[in-house]
Amino acid sequence: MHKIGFLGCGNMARAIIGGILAKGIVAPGEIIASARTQATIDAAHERFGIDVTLDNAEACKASVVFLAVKPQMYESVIAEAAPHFSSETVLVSIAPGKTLAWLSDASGLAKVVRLMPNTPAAVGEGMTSVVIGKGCSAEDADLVLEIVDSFGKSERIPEHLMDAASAAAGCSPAYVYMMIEAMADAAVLEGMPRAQAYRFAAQAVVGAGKMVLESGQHPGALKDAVCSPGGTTIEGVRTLEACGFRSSVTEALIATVDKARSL
Ligand SMILES: NC(=O)C1=CN([C@@H]2O[C@H](COP(=O)(O)OP(=O)(O)OC[C@H]3O[C@@H](n4cnc5c(N)ncnc54)[C@H](O)[C@@H]3O)[C@@H](O)[C@H]2O)C=CC1
Ligand SMILES: O=C(O)[C@@H]1CCC=N1
Repeated sequence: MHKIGFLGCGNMARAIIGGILAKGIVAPGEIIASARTQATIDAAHERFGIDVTLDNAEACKASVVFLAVKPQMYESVIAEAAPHFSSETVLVSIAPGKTLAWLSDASGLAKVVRLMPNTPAAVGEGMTSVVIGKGCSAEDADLVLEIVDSFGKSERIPEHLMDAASAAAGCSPAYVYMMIEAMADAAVLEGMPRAQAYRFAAQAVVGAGKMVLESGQHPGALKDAVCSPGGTTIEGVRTLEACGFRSSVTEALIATVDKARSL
């Protein structure tokens, strides 16, 4: 029997599978993924060496089943999958908006888990929020956490913080990529080759993130330390404030929370 199944094999499933296999906690043959098209499953098999199928029922037989389809598909995919689960199946949702209570009702399963991962899982740098349902045993929780910790960091949170966690870590990589693109555009405008500009901008983001995590300093203090008196950086800070940078980011994250609540 497969240890981990994926219903859906899109961007997030592929990021998780890549992260799990890089860490080696399970062999490729212990993972099975289903998707709607032959091209998708062929590509996943070729890239990861995992088992693949067009039949969701096959993937439902795994011990831990990730629901990796869009939230709008959850209802129909769970209805199709439910007859194929066993009472021991651990069902893992990675979608915003679908509560543990809803998942349990829809699937008929007692063992349900909510995660909100992010695509940096693909390089072992994921940040995943975890809510383990009450029907899960300590062993189920350990297994899920072993899987999740193989592709980055994780924290257990109360379920009511799931939308906040999704905004801060699930969606936010998209905005960071936009910022990296914009930062590189400026460097390109000044004559730097494009590939080099992405390296500089991306490494600056990696380094700034590590500073927040490891220095113990407030982000504002770290920002202040970059701004030499009468220097160049403070001119950029003035410009970002005039353009509503921080407010734009906050509003964008609140928009994701509003959307999650509507799903
Ligand atoms: N992309 C991201 O950064 C993140 C995504 N998520 C969640 O992951 C889930 C999937 O999102 P993405 O991977 O971005 O979407 P995607 O569109 O890349 O992948 C969806 C996959 O589902 C498959 N699919 C569609 N209908 C199906 C069906 N009836 N049966 C089996 N497979 C079917 C598609 O073939 C595709 O492989 C969503 O619930 C999303 O909220 C969570 C965190 C981050
Ligand atoms: O866009 C989405 O809905 C998913 C959830 C978090 C990131 N991507």
